[in-house]
Amino acid sequence: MKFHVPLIDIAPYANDGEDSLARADTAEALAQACREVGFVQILGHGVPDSVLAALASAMDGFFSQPSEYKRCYRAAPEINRGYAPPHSESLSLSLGIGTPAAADYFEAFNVGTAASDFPGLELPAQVYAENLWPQPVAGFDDRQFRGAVETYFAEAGRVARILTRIFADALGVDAGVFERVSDHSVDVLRMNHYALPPGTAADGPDPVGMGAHTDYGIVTVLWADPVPGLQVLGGDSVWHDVQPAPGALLVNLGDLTARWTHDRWRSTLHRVIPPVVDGRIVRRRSAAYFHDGNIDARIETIPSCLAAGEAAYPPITVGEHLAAKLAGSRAGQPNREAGSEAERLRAARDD
Ligand SMILES: O=C(O)CCC(=O)C(=O)O
Ligand SMILES: [Fe+2]
Repeated sequence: MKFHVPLIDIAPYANDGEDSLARADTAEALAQACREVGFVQILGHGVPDSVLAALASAMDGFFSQPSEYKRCYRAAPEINRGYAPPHSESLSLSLGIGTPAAADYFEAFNVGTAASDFPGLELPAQVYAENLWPQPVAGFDDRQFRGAVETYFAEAGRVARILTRIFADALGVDAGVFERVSDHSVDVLRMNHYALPPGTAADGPDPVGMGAHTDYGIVTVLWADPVPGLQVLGGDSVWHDVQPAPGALLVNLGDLTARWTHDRWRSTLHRVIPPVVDGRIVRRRSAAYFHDGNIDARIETIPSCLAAGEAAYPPITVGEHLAAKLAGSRAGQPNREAGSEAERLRAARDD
């Protein structure tokens, strides 16, 4: 079965246009992709090329610094901010797969929504942690970095919210269903850099860029370099290469949306393998914006997603759900709740 990542134009929503037929087409296309794949590419998102170029150059500026400098921006493991060196995580542990801890070779820099963004609300400081902005150093423009990252963070957040407006229409529910759970959403941008030591053989042992996982929250907006590396597990249990079309952003559904829709929509397993171009492993960059919802929001199955007599998942808060997932990927403790995804992964073939 050929794997196809649908390419959807979200301009009818992004431009706030009045064309209800065009909107209906967009919502229907997205609904179908969410049911079948849980992974799409979007055009018409309105993020300027210049914003993406500035983000890429900000990432280069930081990741090209010496390791001792980058490690100054490490947070405590339970805080999803700042620098994560290579081999500090093993994403597939979140699915209960027994890979060695710290297998993944990506390095990352994380920024997210902080408690100070929401004055007047009492929010847990660990989840809504302040950002760790890197200080200037020769050859690194800290102001360019912060400006570019903050600008892209706002743009990606805007796109994530447009997507949830389309989700609401696609599911036939009021837009408020999503808005009510995201006015102080836990949103994190993970900027990923995949680089192996120069000269690593493309035909050598198989290092893991980022282990197989599903994303945890509502929806992820993913910018990625147009090179290979990202793979998605299809319904045929085969890993398929995914590369964004020119100008497109990738979008994947998170586990919370799968649960919310009683698995009518899917959160797709994905992973990153070393990207090989012309027989050589190349560097790769990506930036994943996770839109996870308010920590205290209660997620209950959307009634229209249930067949008559079908039992819904018990309600869960975003906080409870994220804690279960994060505990798995960080502490080296397989997450026992993620059984069915782990089974799909075990059945996967590397064709
Ligand atoms: O690098 C990629 O394309 C994927 C990144 C990813 O899946 C993540 O950060 O969760
Ligand atoms: Fe991911």
